[in-house]
Amino acid sequence: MKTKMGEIIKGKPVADAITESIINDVEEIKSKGINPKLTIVRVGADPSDLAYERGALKRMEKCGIEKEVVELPVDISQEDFIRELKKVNEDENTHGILVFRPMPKHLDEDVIKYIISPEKDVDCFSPVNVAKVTEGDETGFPPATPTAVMEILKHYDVDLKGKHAVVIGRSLVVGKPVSMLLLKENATVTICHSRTQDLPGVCRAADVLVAAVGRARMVDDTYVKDGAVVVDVGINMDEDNNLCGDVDFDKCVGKSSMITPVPAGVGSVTTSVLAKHVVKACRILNNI
Ligand SMILES: Nc1nc(=O)c2c([nH]1)NC[C@@H]1CN(c3ccc(C(=O)N[C@@H](CCC(=O)O)C(=O)O)cc3)C=[N+]21
Repeated sequence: MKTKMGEIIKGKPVADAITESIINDVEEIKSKGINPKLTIVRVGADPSDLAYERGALKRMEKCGIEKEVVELPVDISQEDFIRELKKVNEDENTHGILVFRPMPKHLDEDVIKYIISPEKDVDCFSPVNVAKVTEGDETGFPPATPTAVMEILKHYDVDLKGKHAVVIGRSLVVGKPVSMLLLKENATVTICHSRTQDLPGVCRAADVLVAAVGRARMVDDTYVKDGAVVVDVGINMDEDNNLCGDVDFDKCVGKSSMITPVPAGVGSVTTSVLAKHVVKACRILNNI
């Protein structure tokens, strides 16, 4: 029996293309005497924060974007944290701010999210940016990961207009915003979650399936329609401590027309989007 394999659509060419255009942009901005800068605010030293931080710092370096990490003690008080965040808001040399989340439990994100300056909030912490994503207002900053999903689909010429996109997951960092971005591209969007009845059946209706549940290899071939495009947003550790996605790649690759791998898929584009957002923030803040 001959099995047709889906095209494996990797993140690197997408990240490279974005980075290339940012490098030119940054050069142009620097020629005006302005140095785009990202400031990362990290509380404690969570391993997944550190993993993202390493990737983000490397990407900024490649793009010629300045960077700083404000490292705060894990037991910092709410009051002290807010004071530190306000300092970063007011720092004229900082154009983009990334606050790692989730934050330690004793810090109230529902208060803090109103403190970060929306103009510098490059990863959609502020409710102002959450609202702008829903409004389709392009002056805002959708979170980097859902934007990376859209960049991959665009790069590989996946037509979304009128197509059925099914998103598994409804988190504020991926599921909800990616649904809004897909809708903006005129897809017909279904959002699924843990209470969805007949989840595999609903997913089998998808022309484009976006998995953002955070459960290792949950999505198998029973979720995938023949010829569907499968985008895996998951970053999980499996039993053997290997990075793996929400999609069981080996089971799904033969059914899909295109599929993103993990690692080297969506996750590898996220930091490029972050850099793009810093440049965008820098332009808006300086009116250039
Ligand atoms: N406000 C906020 N936004 C985030 O997006 C956010 C956060 N806080 N807190 C921490 C988590 C964790 N996270 C990771 C992203 C990539 C890798 C990762 O391993 N990336 C690989 C690529 C993975 C792949 O290729 O799929 C790399 O950069 O080389 C890990 C962790 C983001 N997070």
